[in-house]
Amino acid sequence: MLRIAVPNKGSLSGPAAEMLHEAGYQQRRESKELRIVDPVNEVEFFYLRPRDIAIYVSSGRLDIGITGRDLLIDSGASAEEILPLGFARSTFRFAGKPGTAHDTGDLVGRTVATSYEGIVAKHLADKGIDASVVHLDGAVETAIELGVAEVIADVVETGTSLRNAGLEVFGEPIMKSEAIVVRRTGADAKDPKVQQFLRRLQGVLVARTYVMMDYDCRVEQLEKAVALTPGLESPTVSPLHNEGWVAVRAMVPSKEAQRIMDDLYDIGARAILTTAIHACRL
Ligand SMILES: Nc1ncnc2c1ncn2[C@@H]1O[C@H](COP(=O)(O)OP(=O)(O)OP(=O)(O)O)[C@@H](O)[C@H]1O
Ligand SMILES: O=P(O)(O)OC[C@H]1O[C@H](OP(=O)(O)OP(=O)(O)O)[C@H](O)[C@@H]1O
Ligand SMILES: [Mg+2]
Repeated sequence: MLRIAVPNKGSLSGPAAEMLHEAGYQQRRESKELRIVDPVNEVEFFYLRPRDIAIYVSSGRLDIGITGRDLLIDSGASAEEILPLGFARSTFRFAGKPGTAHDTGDLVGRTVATSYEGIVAKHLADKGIDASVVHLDGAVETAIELGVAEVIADVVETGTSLRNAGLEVFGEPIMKSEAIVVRRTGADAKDPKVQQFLRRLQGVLVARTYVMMDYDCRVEQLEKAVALTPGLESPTVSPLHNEGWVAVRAMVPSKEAQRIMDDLYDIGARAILTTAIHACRL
């Protein structure tokens, strides 16, 4: 049975459960449940603090886990990213009161408050900057107002939390993060159960980012049409009863679907339809 760590709280928890549900796995019914077995899919899910997940996985007691890239790096655990999942996207940045600092070099001799001490200490060491780091559990934006630090390093998504605290980012982003699947460094990359799990999640990612497009076009326009909708491998082209016409079917990125439909219409394609993809195996 595959043993998988899933975030039990915070920004990662809801979207992770939703993705697993879309991939056909049973999920817990109550937020207090600590583990569940999905006997049909032969998987056991452990609901753990997102920050602890890389540590459990690196111990080898759990096969894989879903966590944030920033949390993996911060933990220093011996685990590696095997699949990015596209949700809980954020950047990790330094911020302070306007005018406090302009780039990382200005941090020398300063105090930085953060919940991600591992990331910050490593970043400062890599840059050869001597600054102190104060660890706080959360709500670090308030640390400056209350005099605990002059600078913070924190997760930024919309920037609303920083604005509300009257703070501004400075310097280059320290890192970009999103939810990821991790496994123990050096674990068997070919484990068929892990591969099947990853294929299911990839299927969800594709279903979320692609739509199926169908249209009819004249044979003379086929090459132009196919250039607009090359599909993943190559589009399916079938003859129509009306001579001189073909039906084409191809997957297209959802974000580009409307533009592609306009372009197809302009070259004479008709009956252009898009439909959602619910699941797929590439
Ligand atoms: N506002 C946000 N938008 C996107 N991702 C976020 C946001 N806040 C945190 N994250 C991501 O969530 C993960 C942090 O998990 P954590 O459980 O600490 O989430 P949280 O939302 O801060 O929850 P809590 O503060 O309740 O513990 C990190 O990967 C981080 O990049
Ligand atoms: O740029 P924004 O869209 O405002 O999002 C970023 C904020 O979200 C998270 O805080 P959370 O609400 O999890 O509180 P925490 O600081 O206690 O973790 C993070 O720590 C930032 O404070
Ligand atoms: Mg938080």
